Amino acid sequence: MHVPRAPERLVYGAAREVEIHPDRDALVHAAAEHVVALARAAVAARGVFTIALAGGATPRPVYERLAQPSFVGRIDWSRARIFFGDERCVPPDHPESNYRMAREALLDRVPIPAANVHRIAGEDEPEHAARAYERTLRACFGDVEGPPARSFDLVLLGMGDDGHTASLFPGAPAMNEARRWVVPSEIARPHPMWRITLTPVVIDAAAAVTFLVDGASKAERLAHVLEGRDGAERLPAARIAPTHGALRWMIDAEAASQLRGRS
Ligand SMILES: O=C1O[C@H](COP(=O)(O)O)[C@@H](O)[C@H](O)[C@H]1O
Repeated sequence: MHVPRAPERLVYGAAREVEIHPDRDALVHAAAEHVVALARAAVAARGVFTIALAGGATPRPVYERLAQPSFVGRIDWSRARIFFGDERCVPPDHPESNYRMAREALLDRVPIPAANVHRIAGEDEPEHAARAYERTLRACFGDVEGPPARSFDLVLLGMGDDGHTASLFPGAPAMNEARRWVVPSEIARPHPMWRITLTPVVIDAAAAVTFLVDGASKAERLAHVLEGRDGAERLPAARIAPTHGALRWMIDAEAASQLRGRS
């Protein structure tokens, strides 16, 4: 039986709660419990749970944990609607596809109807795919000017070593977007590629936004982001600010190792 150790908690500013877990396994377990709790609350309150999944490596073990026998029955998957925070412009079976990662780790292993999974069409022309995905979101959250009154029940996000989140990269025009909910975004590294990303317009309207960050390679950047050091204001991960929802950072001790605010 898994016996979780209590996380260390820090609060930065009025609204940024940070949970530091002793190791990666504790972080994975706590993140899976967090998804279950929000899913159950949303289904109880409104009959549906809407989540935008993060891509990359960090969330994969969380998705795998949610698919394990001890977790899978705790979410009514028929009431879940799965969205994506970003996608690489590749076909859905490509090794770099965020959808493929989520499908292999979670979606193929839980009883979710295919119609409840809304992937970004990474194989399509980027502008076309972004506009199509925005229509999908507007059909769910309301077709309004600017931000919706409320978007997802939960947006899961990661953070890259450079401070990017979703596919919002430092200096990208998407960070200054005031109207569009989904845009194409071109990156140069590690190799030139187009991506599709949600913008802060729709992310910040979520009821909960939770970052998952682990490992020593993220420690320096994470300290910049959370403690506002060294030009943090230009880092996309530092600029996510839910207008009415809860912002939580769930991190492991290695990622937290350069935080000065630790007790
Ligand atoms: O490229 C991406 O990177 C971030 C961070 O990924 P990680 O592998 O460092 O956890 C991720 O959140 C985003 O969805 C993904 O497309």
